[in-house]
Amino acid sequence: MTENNFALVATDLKKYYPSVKAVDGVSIELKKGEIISILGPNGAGKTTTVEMLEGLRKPDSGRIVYFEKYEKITNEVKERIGVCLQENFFFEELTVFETIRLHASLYNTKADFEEIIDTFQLGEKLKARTKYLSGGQKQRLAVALAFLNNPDIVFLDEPTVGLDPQARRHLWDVILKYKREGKSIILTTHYMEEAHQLSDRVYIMDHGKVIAHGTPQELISSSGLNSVIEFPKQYAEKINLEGMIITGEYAYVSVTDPVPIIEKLLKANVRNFVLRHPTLEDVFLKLTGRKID
Ligand SMILES: Nc1ncnc2c1ncn2[C@@H]1O[C@H](COP(=O)(O)OP(=O)(O)OP(=O)(O)O)[C@@H](O)[C@H]1O
Repeated sequence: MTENNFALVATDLKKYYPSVKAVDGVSIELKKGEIISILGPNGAGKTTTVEMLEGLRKPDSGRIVYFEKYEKITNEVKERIGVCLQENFFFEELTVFETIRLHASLYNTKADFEEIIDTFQLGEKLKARTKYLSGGQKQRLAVALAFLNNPDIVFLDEPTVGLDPQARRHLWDVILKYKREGKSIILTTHYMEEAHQLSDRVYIMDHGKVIAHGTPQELISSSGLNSVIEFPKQYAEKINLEGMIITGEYAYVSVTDPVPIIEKLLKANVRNFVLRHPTLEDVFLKLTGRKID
């Protein structure tokens, strides 16, 4: 193992509450320059896991090693970590620039402010009080703050929530730019496409455990899913296919040979079906029995 190959290695983390094993033996590795995503349905234990990695919650047991060297969040580690929490908190009366300056003052290392302002397209809003920012502008500011200390590890919890599709894609480019610069990023997201586009590897959690991990392609290939046929759920009862999952408005079935199923659908006069390649969302659905939202 070469020095600094791993930004973070967490082994067998556990956090139990009286009524629930929130995290029950989770191991996660984050390599230098890698983006990983943690996905899971509500209550799976994602936030608890990430908060333990961020040093905000103490594990009951398990081990976290940062930069192959530090076993807890020392001042040196704190300097090298950036965090964007799900809930943003800003001082409403401060301007965007004052907010940036205040956050930067917490760290010895400082990124180039101008570059950050430019990267997150905050230039026009520097003099605006944060209370007057739109939801999307607040979100961009929150993510920008996570990069102010030029961190090596960045935690981004739902970073693109509230952004329109164009702003979301722009933020994806920004995240990928930082990855290319060698930063390691841990992402939690409800958007499967986002996880697929950005992540080198994905960890899927359910009931406090990691139930699958790998590259998006590995997860799709190893899921055994071949083709997916999707159709409105009102036809589900009429057709009754083996292995069918019904969620939201649609029924899904994964098949090796789609022809017999399509024949069945046509015979039942169902014409508005879709045949497609499986996605990370289908893997998630198969593993957890639930859609992520
Ligand atoms: N402080 C706490 N006391 C008791 N139970 C807790 C506490 N924090 C979390 N839990 C429970 O632990 C489980 C995991 O919660 P966690 O917030 O980590 O899940 P999550 O995957 O982040 O969910 P979501 O997607 O809804 O944010 C849940 O059942 C939750 O109710």
